[in-house]
Amino acid sequence: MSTKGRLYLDGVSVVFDGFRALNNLSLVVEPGEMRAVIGPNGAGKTTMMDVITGKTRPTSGTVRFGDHDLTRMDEADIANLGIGRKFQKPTVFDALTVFENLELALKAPRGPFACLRWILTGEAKARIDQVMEETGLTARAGDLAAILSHGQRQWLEIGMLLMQDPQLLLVDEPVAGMTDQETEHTAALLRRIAGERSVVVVEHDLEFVRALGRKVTVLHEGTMLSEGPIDQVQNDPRVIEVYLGR
Ligand SMILES: Nc1ncnc2c1ncn2[C@@H]1O[C@H](COP(=O)(O)OP(=O)(O)OP(=O)(O)O)[C@@H](O)[C@H]1O
Repeated sequence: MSTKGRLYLDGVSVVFDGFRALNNLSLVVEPGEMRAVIGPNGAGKTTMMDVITGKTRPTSGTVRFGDHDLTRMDEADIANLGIGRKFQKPTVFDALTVFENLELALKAPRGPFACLRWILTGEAKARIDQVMEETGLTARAGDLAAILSHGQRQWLEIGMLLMQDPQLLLVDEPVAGMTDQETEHTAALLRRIAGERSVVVVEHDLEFVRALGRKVTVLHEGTMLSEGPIDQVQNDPRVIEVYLGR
């Protein structure tokens, strides 16, 4: 089977001053897969994302995306490979409209046709329209980001990442602070955008993870405790002990 677009972590450890934030973590996310990652505070979820994006170097172990060894690349090169990350706090531009935010996020045109602006502008507009449709923001195209709801701001930021057509999208606690309706919209949005690209979602909200309806990885003390469908991991005695047994 081709490794193109496959995220592969093997035996990854991250040690901070003798403390193992990740401890021999192994994980594979197939191209087009959406994976939810859960785990108690301090389990290593953020550190795992940091290792994938090159923000933190593993002390040992392998991190590959397709044929690329991410441990040898810096953050900018990893982003250029098509790995995008959405942090919890949106960083949209309040003084710009939804459309303008997406326009700004569009990859700068490269190559021999870059001067043919009129063609690219048409293409760019079509791409922006498509992303607004995907994120459910079409009706807000001309509104300033400043007046969007909390949920809409998060979707706009996901849209800005989509403008760069990532192969792998890492999403950090997307539904924190959202209403139930916004949470449902976000689950539907992520289900829609996975498939064409892989998506890894770190989240505490188990109802949201259930709504995603995909494989779940449970981290604990920097390593994988359990993996499988949500019902299976929620009934796993090791998971129950970690979440409830203290
Ligand atoms: N730069 C650092 N230096 C020292 N220790 C760190 C550093 N970054 C993280 N840690 C520690 O590593 C452990 C794992 O942290 P991490 O943030 O990855 O967990 P998490 O699962 O994302 O937790 P949360 O759900 O609270 O965000 C924590 O105990 C944290 O204190």
